[in-house]
Amino acid sequence: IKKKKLRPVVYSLPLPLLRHSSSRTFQIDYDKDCFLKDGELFRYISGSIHYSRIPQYYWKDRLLKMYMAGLNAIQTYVPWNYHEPTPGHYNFTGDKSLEHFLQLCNDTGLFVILRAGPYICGEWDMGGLPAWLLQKKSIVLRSSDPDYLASVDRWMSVLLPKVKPFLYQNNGPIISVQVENEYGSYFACDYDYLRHLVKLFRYYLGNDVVLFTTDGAGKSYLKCGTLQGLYATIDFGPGGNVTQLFTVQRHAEPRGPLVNSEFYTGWLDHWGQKHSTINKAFVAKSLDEILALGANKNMLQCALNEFCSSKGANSPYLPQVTSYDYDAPLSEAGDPTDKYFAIREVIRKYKKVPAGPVLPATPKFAYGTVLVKKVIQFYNLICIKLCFFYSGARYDMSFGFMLYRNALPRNCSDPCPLSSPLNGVHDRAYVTVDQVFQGILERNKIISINITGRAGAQLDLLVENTGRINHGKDINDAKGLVTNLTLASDILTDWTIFSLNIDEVVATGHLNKLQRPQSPMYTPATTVPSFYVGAFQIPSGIPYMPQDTYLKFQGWSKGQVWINGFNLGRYWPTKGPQLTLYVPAHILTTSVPNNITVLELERAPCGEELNTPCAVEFVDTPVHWGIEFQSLGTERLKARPPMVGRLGRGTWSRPEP
Ligand SMILES: CCCC/N=C1\SC[C@@H]2[C@H](O)[C@H](O)[C@@H](O)CN12
Repeated sequence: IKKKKLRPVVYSLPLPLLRHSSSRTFQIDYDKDCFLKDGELFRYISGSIHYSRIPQYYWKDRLLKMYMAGLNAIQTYVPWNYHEPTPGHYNFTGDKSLEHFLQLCNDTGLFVILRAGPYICGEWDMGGLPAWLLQKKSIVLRSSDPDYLASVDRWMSVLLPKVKPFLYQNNGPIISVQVENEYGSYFACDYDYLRHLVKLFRYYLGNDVVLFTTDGAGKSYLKCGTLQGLYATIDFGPGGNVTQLFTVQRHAEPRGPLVNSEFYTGWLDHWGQKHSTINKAFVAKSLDEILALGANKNMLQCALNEFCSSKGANSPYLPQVTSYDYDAPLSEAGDPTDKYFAIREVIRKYKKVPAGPVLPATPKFAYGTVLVKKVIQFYNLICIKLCFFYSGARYDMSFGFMLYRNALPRNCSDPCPLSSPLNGVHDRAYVTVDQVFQGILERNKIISINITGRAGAQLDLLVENTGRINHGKDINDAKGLVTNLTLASDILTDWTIFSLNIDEVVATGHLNKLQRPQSPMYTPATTVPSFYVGAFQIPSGIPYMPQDTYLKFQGWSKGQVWINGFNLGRYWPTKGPQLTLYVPAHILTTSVPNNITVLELERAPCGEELNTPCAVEFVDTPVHWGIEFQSLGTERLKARPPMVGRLGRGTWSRPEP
């Protein structure tokens, strides 16, 4: 087949058929302990970028900045639940267009190391596995459980044929494909599962592509995470003895290239914990040591954002923040940081770094304060014109909220304890009686509150999913009321359950048309989950407008926000450390007013009884390390001292298998 050089294409056209070219090869040389690309020694220095966390609008910008850093490859995860939100329904369009992303990598001159799952971890909801797998209560995820494997087979029969044309051997950018992720850290240790995956990947991708695994740098991890036919690689952060750490890989791969598949240039953040940072000099020193060994490596290079609601959580239950800043070399807005340039200088010692200016930080604009007004309490949403809540839905919703409604079975004129003895509120429940706020039940934190109300009064629990555990044995993380609640000595049963896809509600624009409170029950109380709406005009005719910006919720408590129907994610300034939300320019417009919709779940800093207007503020600099004390103003937590001598494992250590 005549070899065709890929030409940049107009993406509205179907992607050019990438033909298999027999001359292109990418292999492992076990004699020379290296990779060979077309028979020549090849070492990759790659950076992680998650297409699923960046709008397609900015993919090229980020990839170019990664190329200019001197990287020759990128690494990316494929989150299964991002593409198959409901069983048998697939989405690879727009921001989910994996093929477009791969084509852009190819056009930018970056090879791709594809981490195809099915499980990925990645601080992504349930580690990328779709929540609908939990409809089988007894399912054993990441194992040879027949129901799990049947879903994996169907998913891979869709994904892998899309991947194959982009393999290096077929003139594409993909030089290797990872199977599963850190399987050695998982309790199942099911070699039949790994063997099944190898067969599956080989069936669809052929025998030429390099397949590999990644595990923590510990022999105990490699025991269950590796398999004959999958090249074993490891991950570790800065601060360790790199020579010694690579001897762990040698335990599984006595010959072949040294590979660190995850060199942590930063670390993740949880709500309520301090922002994680790793000192740039510390990173540069370890990077230098790794490259001096001739090792291949991938580092988390491009911070990202988590729009919509795909954030994960860790166990014991700790939800992760909206921003995936990770103290990465490229910020969540794609801005090169000092760490980026420090890394670029280390890479320059080992390979040619593209000349020319590095793309600058994108301009940010502080659009200022925008007034918002309260238009409706959450509970009144159940049926207004369009019935947004629907009862009897699958109780284990994928994302968002569910409303559990009941009648008080007894008189609680004197307070009664409403409890979740088995910690079954997953994850936060906002409790009202006849729409008077009673308090919050929170997984692992608050499992009992006192409530008051007459017998027969309407008891509502608005239950919020704040992210599924994405690592370890607890990833079967169903949401809603997963165990019974008791009221005093009564077990509460016969709940009426409503599900609500708030993105749909907001997308209708209906809330923005509401001119005044919608219910005689409307109370100015600022402690009932409520929607606030506002609009702001960005003047047209100004060059380079609109620009990126950050949204700040001074004095607000916790909620979600949408701009022009785009779900920007969760804000939680009373927990921190993230106090601003990144707003990419492409969701803004100058042609019409921009709509903003806020769902405040706890307490807004405004309203009639506070005699203060409700407002949010667009600023031009992010804050990732603060906490908003109610009416005490913003106080910045002292940023964590650099993690010296740690393996970049953050505030909790890798659990032993
Ligand atoms: C102690 C950590 C064990 C879990 N592994 C983690 S936590 C942060 C990172 C990312 O999730 C990454 O996606 C994992 O592969 C490795 N890792």
